[in-house]
This record gives sequence, C-alpha cells and structure tokens, in this order.
Amino acid sequence: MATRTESDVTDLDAATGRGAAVVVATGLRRTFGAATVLNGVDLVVGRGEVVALLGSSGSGKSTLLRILAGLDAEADGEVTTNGRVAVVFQEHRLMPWKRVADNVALGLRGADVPERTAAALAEVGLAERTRAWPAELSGGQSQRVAVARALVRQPDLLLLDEPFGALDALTRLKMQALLQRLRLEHGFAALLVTHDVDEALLLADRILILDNGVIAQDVPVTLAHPRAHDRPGFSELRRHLLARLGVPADPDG
Ligand SMILES: Nc1ncnc2c1ncn2[C@@H]1O[C@H](COP(=O)(O)OP(=O)(O)OP(=O)(O)O)[C@@H](O)[C@H]1O
Repeated sequence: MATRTESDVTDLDAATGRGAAVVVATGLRRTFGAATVLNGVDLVVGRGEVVALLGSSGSGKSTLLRILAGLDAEADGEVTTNGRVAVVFQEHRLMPWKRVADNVALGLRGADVPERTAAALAEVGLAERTRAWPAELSGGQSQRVAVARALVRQPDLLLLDEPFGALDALTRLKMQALLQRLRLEHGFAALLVTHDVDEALLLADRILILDNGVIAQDVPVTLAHPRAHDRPGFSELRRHLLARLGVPADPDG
C-alpha cells in the first residue's frame, strides 16, 4: 500500500478540494482470505475536524483505523497524512513496568520531555499520579494516561478506536467531556471509531457509516456545542442514524 507523509506532500489541500486535510485515503481495500472487509474506502479528515466512524460489529472500523495508522501493510490503496498522528486504543496498552510519566514519555526526545509529560498528565487530571504504576490506576485513569500519551506528541490527527468502550457509563461521559475540551484547546483532528451513536452525536462534526466495505453515508453534524439529548435536532439525527444502522426506533429516542 502507498503511504505518504507530509515530507512528500506538496499540495494535499488542493488535491482534496475541501480545504486543509490531515489525512486523505483513497481506494482502500482489505481482504482476509476470501472475505472482503474494505472494498474501496475513500476518506478525508480536515484539519481540526472530528469525524466519527460508525458501523455494525465486524463492518471493518478497526481495520480501517489500523490502515490509517500505518499499522497494516497488507491493505491496498493510498493513505496520505499531513502532520503528526497519534493513536488511542480501547485498551490503554500501558507498560506495567514503567511509571505513569515514563509511559507517557516513551519514545520522546528532548530536554523538555519531563515538563511536556507533566503538562499532558495535568491536562487529563492526573498531575498527582505521575509516579504511580499502571496497576495502581482505575480503568478510567489508565485511559486518561493513554490520552496523555497521545496528547504529548502534539498530534494533528488523533485516531481513536473505541477509546471509552471498556469504561462504565459515568466514566465514559467524563472522558467524552475531556476529549471535547482537549479538542477545543488543541485543535487536533480526530477519527473516532465508536459503536455508540450518542457518543458520535456528542462529539463529531461529521459521522461516517461504514457498511458493506464502503462509506455508505457521510452525515454532517451541525448541532451547537455543548450538545445534549434534549437539544434541538439531536433526537431526529439520532433516529436517522439508528435507522441507517438497522436498529429499530426506541419509544423515547
Ligand atoms: N487479522 C485478521 N485476520 C482475519 N480476519 C480479520 C483480521 N482482522 C479483522 N478481521 C475480520 O475483519 C472483519 C472486520 O473486523 P474489524 O475488527 O475491523 O471490525 P469492527 O467494525 O471494528 O468490529 P467491532 O465493532 O466488533 O470492533 C471481521 O470479520 C474480522 O473477523
């Protein structure tokens, strides 16, 4: 698969025709044996844009995210990224033998790494836990560390694969609010893989539905922030997305 980065991109923005882009993917195809999971996916994420990727289980969301992250050498198609990319997975993937700050700083270089690490941990509300071991943290705190580890790299694009999927409902709401705050403060773009229509509606500027190996719908979300279920337009869009995902309408939805 052809993967290009900013060093060899001359005019990515002109190429996309939709303003500044952090990633452009064209013609992505991925098969596993006889199964075709992605069958010609085209995708653009604009600078600072938050795009949610919805789709039923097994539709290929994680496969697509791994390709965009450069973690899948077997896929066909082309991915061009323009800027730094960081990834947050559903599992925190912290190294248990490294303290929290060392996990965040992993792979970074420079005299200012301790300060940057401390600042990133403070931003996710863990200023007091820099010396802790991962085993001493709750699931939500561990995922905050994973977010700090991404943030400290000052990404232009954050790839998030069900980042809050393993958390309880309350922690999940807090993490969604955290992501929204960080996004406003830092201006990164994000591609958020999620099962959760509400999460997509709370956070995204645009929602893509992956179905049958292609982007079957591209739905702009123009609702004002802060978003909530009882705000105008929310439940209508929610119903539309659920119907598109094949979920029957619920009485209070
Ligand atoms: N390494 C692999 N080897 C074989 N099949 C795979 C591999 N990775 C993914 N698949 C298959 O590709 C399909 C898409 O998987 P993927 O994890 O991308 O879906 P998903 O939309 O992220 O699903 P979920 O929402 O359940 O996480 C599934 O049928 C899965 O079994």
